[in-house]
Amino acid sequence: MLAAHTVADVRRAEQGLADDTGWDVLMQRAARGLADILDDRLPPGATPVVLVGPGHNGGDALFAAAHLGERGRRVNLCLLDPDRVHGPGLAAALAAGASVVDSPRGHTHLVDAVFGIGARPGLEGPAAEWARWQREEDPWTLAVDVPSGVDVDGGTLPGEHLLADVTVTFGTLKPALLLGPAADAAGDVVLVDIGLGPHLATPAVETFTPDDGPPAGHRMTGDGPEHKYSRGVLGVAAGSEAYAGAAHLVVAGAQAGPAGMIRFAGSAELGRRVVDRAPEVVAGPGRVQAWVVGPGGDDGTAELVRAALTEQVPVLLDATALQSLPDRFDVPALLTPHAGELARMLGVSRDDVDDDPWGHARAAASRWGATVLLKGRRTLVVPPEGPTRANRSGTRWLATAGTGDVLAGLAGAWLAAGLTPLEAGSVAAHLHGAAGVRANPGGPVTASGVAAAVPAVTADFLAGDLHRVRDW
Ligand SMILES: NC(=O)C1=CN([C@@H]2O[C@H](COP(=O)(O)OP(=O)(O)OC[C@H]3O[C@@H](n4cnc5c(N)ncnc54)[C@H](O)[C@@H]3O)[C@@H](O)[C@H]2O)[C@@H](O)CC1
Repeated sequence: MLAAHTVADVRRAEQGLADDTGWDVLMQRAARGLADILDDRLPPGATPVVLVGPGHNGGDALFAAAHLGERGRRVNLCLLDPDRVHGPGLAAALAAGASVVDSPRGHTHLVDAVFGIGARPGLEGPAAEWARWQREEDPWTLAVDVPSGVDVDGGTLPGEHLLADVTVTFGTLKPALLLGPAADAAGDVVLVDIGLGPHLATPAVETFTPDDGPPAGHRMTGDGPEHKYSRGVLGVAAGSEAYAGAAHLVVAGAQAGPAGMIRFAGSAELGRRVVDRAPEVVAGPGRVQAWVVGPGGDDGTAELVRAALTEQVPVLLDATALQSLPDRFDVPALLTPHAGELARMLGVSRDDVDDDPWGHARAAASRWGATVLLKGRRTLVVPPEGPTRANRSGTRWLATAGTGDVLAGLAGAWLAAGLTPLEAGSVAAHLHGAAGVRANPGGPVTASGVAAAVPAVTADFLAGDLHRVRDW
């Protein structure tokens, strides 16, 4: 897992580390890591311009500029305010041959060290002009710690900000590097270890890496003899006359997961069609360990939600079912809206949700006492308490009809197999994204194709070796 911590937690951890080592050591570790990455990423002979702000973020970059100068590279510096600049850093950079210039214009390589975790979101004055220049001339950009101007803790973009191709961050990730829309401004994220680990508290946000395997607790890792019931039975109440395809796709997603059996609850006619295509499915009532209700549903969905909730097993509610929520959940619940559905649940506009997805998903998680999986380019899985999971796997080609139904089935299967809503939702989102990449690297996919790619991706995940999960 990669973790992201809030500014307050980073400050506390830095203080703890600085108590042991002194502040200078922290900045020198950050600066050396930054210089190594710049050395690696800048083309030979390129002269970067560093936009230097008034705080330690600027200080990091100035010491990095000094390292680059000592290694023979020319570096230009643009100071936001010559009266407020990290003095020892500037002295070191100038001594190593860096030059101060008036404007970044004409540079093809930019280092953004205007603001770090001390930033108020939104740039003004000369910093805002730098952001406009960047949009015009589009230099390759490396951001130091975070792109300047973003809302570091909330991941929103309330005003003018810089964009990065690469962000080099120190000690731990920051929420804005994992949460949309700010994460889209950060480019690739590279973490430099400055020794903060032992001082860090519980993260605010986490994300799977390709080396992460499954969490403990699903029924496939038990020691005892396994049979289909011990692996978990998933009940699926999905599809309708108008949306029969949703029933097939939820079942396809569910069959790609770890559950031992799927029961289909729906009209006799739809049940026959589902079993025709998927003879492993049992149509009709019986005990289940979890329910998926709602994809492709009709007027009857409210009743199906009520019936599922009386069984006192975990539920996943999607699509139409999201319009029939109880006041609070008394069973483990995973709600899987897209931005429009979450907006309707909360009585806000879709733009509101798009501008602040994490804030709205957290509001819903706390309102209903449920885990909210907000689908999108960066799917979030937000429990009522504790760290959020941000998903980074996937491809833009997953934005196609039916992939949400496959995801619902897959997450439901992991719920039935014994995972918590947070684990089930985040594992399913991770595998679903990776399957989208695996189904057709670099090109379009169908929802059925994604479901078909999930089992092999799952085998790699169970082995802790799931590579090639991103393809944007
Ligand atoms: N504390 C430390 O010793 C370490 C800090 N590190 C670096 O230091 C950074 C944090 O340093 P600082 O706390 O100095 O904060 P920043 O470097 O982010 O800058 C804060 C300063 O900028 C001003 N400011 C913030 N937003 C503004 C805005 N929108 N418009 C105008 N002025 C604005 C603030 O008033 C403050 O003076 C980290 O992001 C990281 O890059 C690293 O060197 C690791 C160790």
